[in-house]
Amino acid sequence: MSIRPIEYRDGAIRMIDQRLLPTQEVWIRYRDYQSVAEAIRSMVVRGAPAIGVAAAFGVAFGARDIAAAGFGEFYAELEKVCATLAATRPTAVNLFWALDRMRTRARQLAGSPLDDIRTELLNEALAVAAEDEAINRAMGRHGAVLIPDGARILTHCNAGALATGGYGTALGVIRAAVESGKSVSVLADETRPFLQGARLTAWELHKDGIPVTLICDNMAGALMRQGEIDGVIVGADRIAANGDVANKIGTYSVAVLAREHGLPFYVAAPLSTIDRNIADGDQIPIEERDAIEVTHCGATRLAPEGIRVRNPAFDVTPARLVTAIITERGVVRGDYVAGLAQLFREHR
Ligand SMILES: CSC[C@H]1O[C@H](OP(=O)(O)O)[C@H](O)[C@@H]1O
Repeated sequence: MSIRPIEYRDGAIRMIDQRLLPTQEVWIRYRDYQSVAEAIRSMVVRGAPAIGVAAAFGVAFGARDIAAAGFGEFYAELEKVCATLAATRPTAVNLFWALDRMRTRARQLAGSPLDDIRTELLNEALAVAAEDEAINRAMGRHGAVLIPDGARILTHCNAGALATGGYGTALGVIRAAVESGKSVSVLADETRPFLQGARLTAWELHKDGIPVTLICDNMAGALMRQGEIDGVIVGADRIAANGDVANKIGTYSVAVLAREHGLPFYVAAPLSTIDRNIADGDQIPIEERDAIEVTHCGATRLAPEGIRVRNPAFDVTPARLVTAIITERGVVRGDYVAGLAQLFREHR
């Protein structure tokens, strides 16, 4: 059973502190929306679907603590809770998808006793978490057929169980392929500067007994050229209506290299990561994180003081470089505008 990074119990969630992996497995309890927001911003919890799950519980905890006379006052305060959570990180659309889902649930219950609304919002957060793992398993089944027996698959960052409510998106496809009896090995880009590949993907795959080889980000091209990689699979933080994909910084470079070497480049993501409100990837906000993530590795300084630093946490891969988008509703290829729209029509 792969790890679930967020677990609800007795009115609180506990989340594994992903900043401390792989050397320490520390779980932290959260009972209020302010601390959940800080956990998202500081990347205790990270990964688009996992951020959505955490935010849903944040709204439920915020609702629990609102003292209001009527629904109007209650909902106005709930909007402030959502605004605090929305301000944590800008790129992963699952955050905003989850907040919208919780707001919608609250509006549907307008007129009900406030305690009933508070209970239903907690139930909605629990549903978001449970559904996410089921979605990932369905995505895995659709994607597993694309992974040949014996394949050596490169992945970038961590789109595994740690990035979701459980099982993973890109790594969920790997898990499903292995569970179907195929022999699959993974090459994990370390993924500078936050090192999600080295610290998280390598940890969770090794823990699950799936063969994983850690490489530096700058090795992918040479290993492709040497014929040591058969394909690429990554997650996503936001997919535009035309199939452009925002994902961890470095994903675009991997996609260009895969195209150069004639390798398939797959993106695994749930429908909650597809943002139909934006036409293309140029409209996706790209988070710029603190320079210290680049200049330091823990307490060790890697670069001179006072130099200029860029630290965009994501980049955008044009749809033309994407071989297929794997979702819980099936695999989309080619005409992503039509294909993604069809998924939503089917998924009413
Ligand atoms: C399954 S979504 C995982 C996605 O999220 C990661 O970003 P971060 O670790 O900064 O939250 C990365 O882009 C992964 O592909």
